[in-house]
Amino acid sequence: MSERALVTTARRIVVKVGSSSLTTASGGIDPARVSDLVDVLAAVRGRGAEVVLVSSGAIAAGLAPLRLRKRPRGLAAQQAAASVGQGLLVHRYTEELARHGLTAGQVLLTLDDVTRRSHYRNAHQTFTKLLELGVIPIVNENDTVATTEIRFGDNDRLAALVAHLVHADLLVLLSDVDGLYDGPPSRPGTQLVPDVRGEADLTGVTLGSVGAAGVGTGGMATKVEAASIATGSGIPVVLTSADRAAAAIAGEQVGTLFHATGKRRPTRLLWLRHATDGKGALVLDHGAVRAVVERRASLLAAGITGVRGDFTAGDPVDLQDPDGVVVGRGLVNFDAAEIPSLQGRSSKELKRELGAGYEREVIHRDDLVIL
Ligand SMILES: Nc1ncnc2c1ncn2[C@@H]1O[C@H](COP(=O)(O)OP(=O)(O)O)[C@@H](O)[C@H]1O
Ligand SMILES: N[C@@H](CCC(=O)OP(=O)(O)O)C(=O)O
Repeated sequence: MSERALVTTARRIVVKVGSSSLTTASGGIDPARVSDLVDVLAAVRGRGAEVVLVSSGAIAAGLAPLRLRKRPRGLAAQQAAASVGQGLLVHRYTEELARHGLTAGQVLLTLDDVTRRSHYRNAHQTFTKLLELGVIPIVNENDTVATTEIRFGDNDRLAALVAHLVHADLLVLLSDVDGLYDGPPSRPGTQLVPDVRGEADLTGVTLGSVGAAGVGTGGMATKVEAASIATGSGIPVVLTSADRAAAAIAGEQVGTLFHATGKRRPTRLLWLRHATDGKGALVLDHGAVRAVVERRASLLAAGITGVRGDFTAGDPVDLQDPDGVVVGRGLVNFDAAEIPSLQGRSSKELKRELGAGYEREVIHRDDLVIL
């Protein structure tokens, strides 16, 4: 079977579409583009595969109703635009999917939520149930409540993480450019890169910023990063333009195919590694660094020498070695304020003085990634 034909055998596909592929030249959501995209999603369903759509465009869709001519700079204005636009966007998808007898379900995620074990489980169950019911989940970041996400978050990375969360076997990234080029396509003479089999194929490729429409975020760099997250955990990625989505999904030689390079790893840890920043840090002594990094042990209070920042139990925190180098990230079981009274002390001592609840690890090894 040719490598492209693999695309046609995918049973669960995550499709991500960028704002730049959904907007008109004057800025609003283009109903014709939404309609064309939905035709492609319906075709995928028609061949018996499941599909999850990660759609950007909430901010772009909110511009016209708020009489804004371009994407506002201020966070509050972006959140307001997203609030107005998200409903309109999902309404468009709902109407278009109904033409094909299909049902849309809105899923708004914050990255922070999904790293917490209980929330992660909920998100996983929600997707599973929606797909079981034949619904097409339409995913976006919860821009109206997310703060840093709206500025730095990008749906390319979100799509890669969702692909992993739902155990997809293909991720399709749709943009306003028909694939990865060896430099920003506005530069004359740049060439399409048809296949990326690993890091080596990216040497000599210049990743520029957003396209001419100016409505996207992140440009090509976030797409290549997303592709690397997905391929590194066994999910191949096709990057092309929304116009060529049908051809790409039919296995035709369009766009760029990023080949799978790695194997599946636990999803929640993937989120922890790629989607969070430490809310604070724990400083470890040399023995604890060795235990955690080399022996993959849980972090106990005895090996902690300091605490930085303010966090609560369940938050992601960085683990620093005595020189301040970040060696890992994990979900902490205590609040920052509790750490000083625990650090440097053995679990037995803590149990005797403070009770059985304090015998637990500060970070369990199942909640820990080494960076
Ligand atoms: N090496 C490259 N190959 C292809 N496109 C590139 C490259 N470098 C920069 N770009 C730009 O990235 C843009 C797509 O990113 P972006 O505007 O964030 O889109 P989206 O809204 O789809 O996420 C393209 O329009 C293109 O101009
Ligand atoms: N969540 C935002 C879009 C964020 C984003 O990554 O945009 P894009 O680069 O167009 O995929 C919105 O819906 O407007």
